[in-house]
Amino acid sequence: MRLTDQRGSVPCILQALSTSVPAGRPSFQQVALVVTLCVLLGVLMWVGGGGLDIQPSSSSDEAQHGMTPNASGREGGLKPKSADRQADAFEGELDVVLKKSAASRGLNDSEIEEARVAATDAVREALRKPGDLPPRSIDGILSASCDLQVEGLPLYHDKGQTCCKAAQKPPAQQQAHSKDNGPQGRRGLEAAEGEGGEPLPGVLRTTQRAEAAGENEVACLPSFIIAGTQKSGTTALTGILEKHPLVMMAERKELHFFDHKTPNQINAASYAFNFPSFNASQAMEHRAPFVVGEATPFYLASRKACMNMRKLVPDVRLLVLVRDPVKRAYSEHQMKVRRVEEQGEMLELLPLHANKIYDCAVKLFPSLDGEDISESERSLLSQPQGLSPAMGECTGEIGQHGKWMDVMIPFIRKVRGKLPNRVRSSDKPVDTKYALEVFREDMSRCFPLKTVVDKLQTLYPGGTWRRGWARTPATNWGDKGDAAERFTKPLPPKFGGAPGKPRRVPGKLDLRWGGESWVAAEDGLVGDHAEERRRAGDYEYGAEALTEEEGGVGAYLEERGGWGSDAAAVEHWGRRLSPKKGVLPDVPWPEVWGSWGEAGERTFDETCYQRMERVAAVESVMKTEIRKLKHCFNNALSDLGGLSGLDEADPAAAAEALDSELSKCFNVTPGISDQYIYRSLYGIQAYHCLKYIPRNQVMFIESDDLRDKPEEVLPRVHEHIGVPDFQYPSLGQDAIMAELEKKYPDFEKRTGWRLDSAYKEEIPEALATEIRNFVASDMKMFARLTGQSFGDWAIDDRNKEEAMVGGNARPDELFEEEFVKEASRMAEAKKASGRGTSGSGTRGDNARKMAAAAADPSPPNSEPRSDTEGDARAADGPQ
Ligand SMILES: Nc1ncnc2c1ncn2[C@@H]1O[C@H](COP(=O)(O)OS(=O)(=O)O)[C@@H](OP(=O)(O)O)[C@H]1O
Repeated sequence: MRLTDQRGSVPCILQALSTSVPAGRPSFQQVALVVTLCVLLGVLMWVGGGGLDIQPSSSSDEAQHGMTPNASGREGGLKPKSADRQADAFEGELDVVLKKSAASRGLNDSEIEEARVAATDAVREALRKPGDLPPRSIDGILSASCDLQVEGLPLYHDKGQTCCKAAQKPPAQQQAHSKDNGPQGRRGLEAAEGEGGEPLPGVLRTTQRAEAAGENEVACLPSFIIAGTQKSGTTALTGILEKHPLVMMAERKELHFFDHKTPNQINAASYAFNFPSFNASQAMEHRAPFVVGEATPFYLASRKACMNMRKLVPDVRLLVLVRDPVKRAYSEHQMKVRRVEEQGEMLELLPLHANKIYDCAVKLFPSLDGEDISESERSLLSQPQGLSPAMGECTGEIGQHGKWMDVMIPFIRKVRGKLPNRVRSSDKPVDTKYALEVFREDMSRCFPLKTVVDKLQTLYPGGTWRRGWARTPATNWGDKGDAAERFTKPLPPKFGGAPGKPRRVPGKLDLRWGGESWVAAEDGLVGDHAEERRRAGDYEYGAEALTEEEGGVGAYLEERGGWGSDAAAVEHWGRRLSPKKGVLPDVPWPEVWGSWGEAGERTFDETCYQRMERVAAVESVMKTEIRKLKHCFNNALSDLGGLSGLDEADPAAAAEALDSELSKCFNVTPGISDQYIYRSLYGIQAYHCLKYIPRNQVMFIESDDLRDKPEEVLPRVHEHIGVPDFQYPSLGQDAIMAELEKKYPDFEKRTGWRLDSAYKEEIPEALATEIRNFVASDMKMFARLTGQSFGDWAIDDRNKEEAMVGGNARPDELFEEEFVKEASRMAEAKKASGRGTSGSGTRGDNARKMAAAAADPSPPNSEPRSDTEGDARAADGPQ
């Protein structure tokens, strides 16, 4: 459905209402009342007042985002009532609202009266002068109301984005409303009282649930992100924070939203779609008393994520966990080993469930079996990604397997990819028939009926039986009335047919689109049956089985459960027409056919499986990567004395040199992409990210600290993300796992991930040493950049004392100081020489860039420089 506002008057009301708040900072109650009224006004005007234009939308995508402005202001929907009638209706409702609010908020009579008069006047005024505000959508209205910048109102508009100001803390009893965390949650809520929090960006969206209830929902964008690093306890921290009563994590772990998009693909609406949404009126009333977060550990390693974040959520707080780099790298390799094992399990299960999967497809798409195309089919095909959960649910056990997506992705891609624009375009009706055909075609190919080939293979293991296909053009069947008739004839008794018992009649679609037949041919058996039929125009044949040289028709079977129209004839012809290369063995056809059975048994074609992953041996893959990176970095650091000169080099210059060289010689990719060593180079990654996100917005946490002393780490985390401290009832691994299972039930299955893994074997000592040596300089750089020490693997002697003593007290300032010092050093050098430092990629040049970056905090608005960054592929699932 598409929601459009025909009046655009709500913002005016908001403005007027805001003036009813007494001068000075309004109390929460007053603000809440105003907010409530605004919301109700909005609802009344949109729905009751007839300002709401509800139009069917052709795209459920729009419906999900719920924000497509109806720029044309299309006709249709309800006509607005007269302004006075609307205002009268509103006044009546307003009284009811006021009475309710007065009781719950403890407002005095004069406050109520003041609000009532202001609101009523505002409504009358607004309705008399139909708004000249541009918006014609909920989103637009919200934006416009945001523009008013009304203090105390929960909506505001900032930097061109539609936002909801969500983190101010309401009284405890209201918070309990918005997040039911049970007794623990409520205890924590009490801790929330106090000063208001930071505003959060957010957007309105309309969900199906909200739509059904005739409401809107608000989803806030995250104010914090667990951005790294992989295998460092990011999921544990997610599970812990999810327990915090004022924290709400994204609906999925690892959104990968920022890591592969170009900046102009980044928009609030699609990001917001990943976060829990809540009733808009409640949200505004209760001021969304929580902060929202997500966790995508790849972000830090990505070359795009921080830049993209800066564009969309520039104030976001990052939490970055880091772990001993050797352990981290090995942990990731071990995860891949498990993943590949799980893939094997899935491939074993697939043939066993093939029937069920195909049946589910037919159940979800009854028109595959000749029924009329239903609404739900239309909707599934216009949103092909909905296929996976729908099919998964239907298929039961196998649909819950972690690798299920890998089965569905080829179908989804095919359906999406094959649909021409006219099908996908949102304002044209979906060509469901065509989409269905695409889907069906793929299902038939990937879940074919077991043909007689399998049986023949068992009966005659000596011969090579092949599977081929024969397709009957629809027109032929349609034109030849006798063909359809033949289908309905009883099978000959020798094939199990009883006189008078009609054969199974294939679905209408078979006739319309042509039936597919599986052809069993024995190698070396030439039959010109194929040729004969081809000449007659009845069939097209799959080349595999039916080339002139080798293809002979032994038998064929109708694909959708009916017998071939003339199986007996084929058998006969197979014998008769194969004299050149021998004769068919004496096949007991009834047994062969019978093995297939009336319902048909399907199998699974492995080529239809997405991403058959392989895992390379740990030593070879990691050593190769080290060699590659060494080569890359030695180039970068040639001016600084090569990789070994890194320790002594100026940190800013070295970091910049590495960063820019990496863009040229190493293609960072998401997924488990055999980049174990790079992802353990925290210095380089941190440097890149800190170009876009200020140091004081990033908190680096050592993984072991989170595990060993959470009571020290978590208060700092809470402070960093802006929630009150909270005593978790338990921080044991079991409690964390229980929370994760609740929130992300299939995370463990899906990724090969474990909260704590038991490795089959440890990393070879020599390899561990080689990695440790290779990353040592980067680790020092990391310590210097962050002003922190991390275990014994990232300490820089030059700031060790400070780091040990001062800890992470003001690392942002330390960091900035370095930049400022460098900037002034450069400025002086320039003055002294009367010209800038020349040469490209020199230490001085790089330092200058670095200093300039420090001096100019404006977000870079261009794409990364190197092409190597451009092809990071979209992640298809959590990785
Ligand atoms: N409480 C706590 N604190 C700190 N670290 C912990 C905690 N619990 C688990 N772990 C470690 O987390 C490792 C998995 O990391 P991630 O969840 O970040 O992995 S992933 O990137 O999401 O795949 C996992 O690594 P492996 O055991 O090597 O698999 C654990 O060592």
